[in-house]
Amino acid sequence: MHLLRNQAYIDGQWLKANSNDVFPVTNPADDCIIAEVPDMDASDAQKAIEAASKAFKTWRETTAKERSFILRKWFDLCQNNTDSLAEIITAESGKPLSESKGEVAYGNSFLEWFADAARHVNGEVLCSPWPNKQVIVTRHPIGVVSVITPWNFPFAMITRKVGALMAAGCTCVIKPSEDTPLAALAAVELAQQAGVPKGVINVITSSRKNAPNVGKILCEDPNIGCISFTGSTHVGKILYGMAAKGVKRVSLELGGNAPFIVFASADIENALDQAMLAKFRNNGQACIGANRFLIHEDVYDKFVDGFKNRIKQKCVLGPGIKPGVTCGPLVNEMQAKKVSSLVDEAVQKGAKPLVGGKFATNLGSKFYESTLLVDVKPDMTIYKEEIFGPVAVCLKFKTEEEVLEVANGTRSGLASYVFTRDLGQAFRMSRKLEFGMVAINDGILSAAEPPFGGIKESGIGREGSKHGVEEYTDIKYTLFSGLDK
Ligand SMILES: NC(=O)c1ccc[n+]([C@@H]2O[C@H](COP(=O)([O-])OP(=O)(O)OC[C@H]3O[C@@H](n4cnc5c(N)ncnc54)[C@H](O)[C@@H]3O)[C@@H](O)[C@H]2O)c1
Ligand SMILES: O=CCCC(=O)O
Repeated sequence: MHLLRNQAYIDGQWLKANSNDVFPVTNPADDCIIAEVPDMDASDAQKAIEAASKAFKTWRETTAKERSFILRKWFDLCQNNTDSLAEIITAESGKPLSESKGEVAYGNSFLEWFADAARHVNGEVLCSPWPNKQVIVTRHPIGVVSVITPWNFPFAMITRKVGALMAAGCTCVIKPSEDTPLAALAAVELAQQAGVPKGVINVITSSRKNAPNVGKILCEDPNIGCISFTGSTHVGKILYGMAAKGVKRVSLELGGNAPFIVFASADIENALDQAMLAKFRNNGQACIGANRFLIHEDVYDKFVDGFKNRIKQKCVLGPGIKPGVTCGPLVNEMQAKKVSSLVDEAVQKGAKPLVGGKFATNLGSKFYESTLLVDVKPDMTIYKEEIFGPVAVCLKFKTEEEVLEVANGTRSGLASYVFTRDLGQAFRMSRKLEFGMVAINDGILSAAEPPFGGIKESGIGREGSKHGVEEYTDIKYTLFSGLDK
């Protein structure tokens, strides 16, 4: 793991914490310590914000072509170091190596996309309502961005934000998850090699204990222009509250509760293949992961039977580094407890596990069996909450109206999936599902080109696409008057 770094990165320097404190980063598969990194506090965060503010003064003046060139070089270096980045991701997050390589490719696609998008952040010349006056609209970088990211996609969640904000001409302070800071540090090592000027990207590492103090500075410091957060809805609301004090821009990518709807006309074999992807990608630890399988009564038995067989045949639980493994451990004790208690409560209230339903204790404390639960009822917590683990919950419906009510009956609104061969029904579902993203006859919808994001309590703003850069710009209207001679 030649990209393993155990110091934080501020103003182009690899540094310890002011306090000299460190915290361990462990491998969830075997609990071994991979590295100890600085446990930074508010004073370190302050220093990083100052470096980013200073760098903003010059970075904002670079041409779009210069920014594009540097992003492209960063992309090339990440491509060439895919294996090393993937090894780090697997070591600290637990995901299978093949999925980590997939995450590097996915994360890189944002650097490539934003290297191009940097050159298309254009303004407008409007029809003037007045004779002899000209109206122009220009876009300007919003300033220093606080980037706070989760553990489930520790590389891609950073490139999706940092690629966009750098393209817009902003600088940043990144606070990666305490579970997975090493992928962020490795990415930044490559950014340094790519020639990203000092201060443009800063990374501060801190334990969960220090996260609230660091988060407060990252939201409230007057030099911060925007808080870009991906993580739970609970923490997102705390940060949104703090950002409001300074009327800061926010980009919030929060939790989901995705319905996966299968109508009677659907191609069931395709629906089953896609269900495996939508549920078991990253062992169920994905914000867009299918959370509720809503199956029409006419095809319910066929779907459930096929799902059970596929899970038995295709899910191979084990350490992510072992060839052939498709599902790794859950990331930490808290996640493991959450998933098992959701299943235990449901089973106590009458749900039935057709596969799994318990820990694979022979492998370690965080390996939870890939699980299929039926007979789930609305009074069970698992019916309502984001599971964020390898547990598929199947429910039966009769009508389109009924399934829409169930699917939309949540405060989350990130991703949704629909399987049907009825074209009219596909369009109706696209219109009526209250989610930021709707996939018709597909279980994977993430890419750099489309806008990724949610509505309701799943977030504010979009990442990827042309909208991803615009999040980090302010619009300015200038009126040129007195044009007559
Ligand atoms: N919508 C999306 O694009 C998306 C993507 C990935 C994950 N998620 C969501 O993230 C959640 C899982 O990730 P997680 O457990 O890392 O989320 P989390 O909210 O617990 O933590 C996310 C980040 O916030 C930091 N944090 C925690 N408390 C903080 C505070 N008071 N101030 C500042 N920072 C603080 C953490 O240290 C971490 O870096 C799930 O709900 C998932 O749906 C959403
Ligand atoms: O966990 C949520 C992000 C995953 C994705 O971008 O597809």
